[in-house]
Amino acid sequence: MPFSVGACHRMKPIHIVVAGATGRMGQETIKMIHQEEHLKLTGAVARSHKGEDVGLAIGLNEIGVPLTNSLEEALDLGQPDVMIDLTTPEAVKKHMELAIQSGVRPVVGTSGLSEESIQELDHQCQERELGGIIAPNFAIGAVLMMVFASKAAQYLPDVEIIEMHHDQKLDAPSGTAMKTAELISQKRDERKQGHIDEKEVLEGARGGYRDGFRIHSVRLPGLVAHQEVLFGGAGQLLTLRHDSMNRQSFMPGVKLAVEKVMELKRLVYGLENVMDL
Ligand SMILES: NC(=O)C1=CN([C@@H]2O[C@H](COP(=O)(O)OP(=O)(O)OC[C@H]3O[C@@H](n4cnc5c(N)ncnc54)[C@H](OP(=O)(O)O)[C@@H]3O)[C@@H](O)[C@H]2O)C=CC1
Ligand SMILES: O=C(O)C1=N[C@H](C(=O)O)C[C@H](O)C1
Repeated sequence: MPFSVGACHRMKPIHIVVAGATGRMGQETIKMIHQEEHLKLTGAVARSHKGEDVGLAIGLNEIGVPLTNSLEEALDLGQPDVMIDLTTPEAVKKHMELAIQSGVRPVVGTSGLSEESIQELDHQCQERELGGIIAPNFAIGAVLMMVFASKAAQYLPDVEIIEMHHDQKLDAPSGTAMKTAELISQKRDERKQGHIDEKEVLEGARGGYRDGFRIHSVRLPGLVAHQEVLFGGAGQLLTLRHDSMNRQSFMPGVKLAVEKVMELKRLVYGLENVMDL
């Protein structure tokens, strides 16, 4: 079982529709679903492509699943248990609302949802006692980095985050950096970092400000997804770093989320909430 995290046992089939099927993450996810006996793809959604060639490339034609540009159509056709969303910050909220209204559990990797939207969507899930997971990062190592960062912040409260991604990424800072910041902020009070008279000679040089610390975003071809969380203390520096070298790195977390969401009755933000940590 290539994508297992922890013990594996016979499970009931879970039927899944993937939104963002033709994207970098969508294609990798469909590959993972094809490899897992208990996961069944019932629908695949993209924005523009409806062609035979794309369907062929991601193995849809072989299993008779159409590639559609309407999530509603895919939800009606396939009767899925779970909708995995790997699209864009613009599309994700509407997709989640459509899924929730149809009683389909959202598992979301798409970044860029506001805290307010997450609260609204949780309310919608709770009203229907429906599970949902938003995972800012599906890579298990990245989840550990975030949890370790929240622990470190209790003892080393001076911190900065540097996140580095491929240059096709739409949002900055990354969802992972925002979630890391949220976890850190829960463990330390807002405090002034750096020199009291510090001035930016070049606008943006000190990065984005959140709860008293800075987040820096790097975008370059060649990168996939990387983050460093730096904690400084007198005479010492702690660096927590995670690197995703490829998108396979996210798949054990996607599989875990799809399995765990079946047991939930509300929307959970962060994979750490369904892991035994
Ligand atoms: N949580 C995690 O661990 C990870 C999260 N991500 C996040 O996942 C998202 C996708 O990333 P990535 O795969 O690199 O992006 P891509 O640009 O490669 O893929 C985006 C996909 O979304 C589709 N899409 C865009 N708009 C719509 C729409 N309105 N309706 C239906 N489908 C739509 C695109 O279709 P078309 O090609 O037709 O435009 C494409 O299939 C991003 O938000 C990224 O930040 C990425 C990696 C890991
Ligand atoms: O766009 C990406 O690629 C990624 N997006 C997520 C984020 O915004 O944190 C997760 C991962 O970093 C890859």
